[in-house]
Amino acid sequence: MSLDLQGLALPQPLGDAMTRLAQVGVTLARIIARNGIDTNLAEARGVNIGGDGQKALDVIADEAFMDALMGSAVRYYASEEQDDVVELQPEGSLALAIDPLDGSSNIDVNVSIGTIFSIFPVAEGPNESFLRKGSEQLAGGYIIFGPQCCIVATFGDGVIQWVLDPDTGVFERVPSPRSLPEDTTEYAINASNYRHWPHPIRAFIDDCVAGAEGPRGKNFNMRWVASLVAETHRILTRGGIFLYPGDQRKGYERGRLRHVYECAPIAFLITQAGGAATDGAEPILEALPEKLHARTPFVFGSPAKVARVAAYHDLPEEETSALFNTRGLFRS
Ligand SMILES: O=P(O)(O)OC[C@H]1O[C@](O)(COP(=O)(O)O)[C@@H](O)[C@@H]1O
Ligand SMILES: [Mg+2]
Ligand SMILES: [Mg+2]
Repeated sequence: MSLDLQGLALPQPLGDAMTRLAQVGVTLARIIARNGIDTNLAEARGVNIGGDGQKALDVIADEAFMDALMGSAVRYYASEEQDDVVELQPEGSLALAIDPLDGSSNIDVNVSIGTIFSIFPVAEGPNESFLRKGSEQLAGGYIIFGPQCCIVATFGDGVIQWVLDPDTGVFERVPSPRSLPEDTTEYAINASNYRHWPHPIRAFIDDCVAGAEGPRGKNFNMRWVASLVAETHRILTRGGIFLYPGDQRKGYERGRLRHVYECAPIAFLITQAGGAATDGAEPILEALPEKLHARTPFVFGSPAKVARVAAYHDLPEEETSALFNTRGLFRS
């Protein structure tokens, strides 16, 4: 058994699917550790339906998960790397969405990468099984391949964490992340896109950057790993906020991250850890993705910080384009 599920009382099909995901996690951790010895996992391959260039590891991971889930209770397999939903077997009761390899720009620089997964009960058809509210997920989580390989997941009753013991190849349960700390002054955003952002996001970040001299009256720190799993792991561990807003670049009107494969499962985890996750204003878990590969703006972290971003969206236009010291948000 590659995953310690003792005491969790998961239904057998779900437990089996989780165990298979963990087995692939063990295999991928070993493959990733050997990158450069006899293969180059960052080598360019095709282009996926979302328009992203695929790397060798994107394809290896996708095939490994699909193969491992054959013969499990997973009927429908929806992957960021596949054009359409794949039916693995007609009898299964589960539908699994996956970003097989998240953070692919980090493969060749030895920085944390991961896998994000989301499990639903099957609905009437393949697409219907995924085009639904994230609040209907049975499970959501990620595997992180970093200095440690971990699985962090929720089954709707808090967050559970496992660490891979490299000596035994077993993911051992460790104490779960506690509720997100509220007072962390870290934000994560790709600030190189500043000029493309909508005014409320610019205003929010301007006020963080203004630090102790600005309206927030304190200094902030910024982090950007460019792996959603790594940002999530940090925020689950020590709080903060993540933003990937929509912006004015062509193709980025709804941001970069995929609703089904990335945002819904991370939103499920974060809310189970006492955090909040929105598209900037509305909860992600209540939103309906309009298509399989749909993107959505994504903001998550400590609830008060996420609510603050929403408050900036409610400001009148002249205030978000104004300098911070004239914004009504801070005058009362
Ligand atoms: O390069 P950018 O625009 O900062 O985007 C980084 C984001 O893109 C992603 O790498 C997208 O995931 P993929 O690697 O699965 O395409 C996220 O993990 C990360 O948050
Ligand atoms: Mg990704
Ligand atoms: Mg990916």
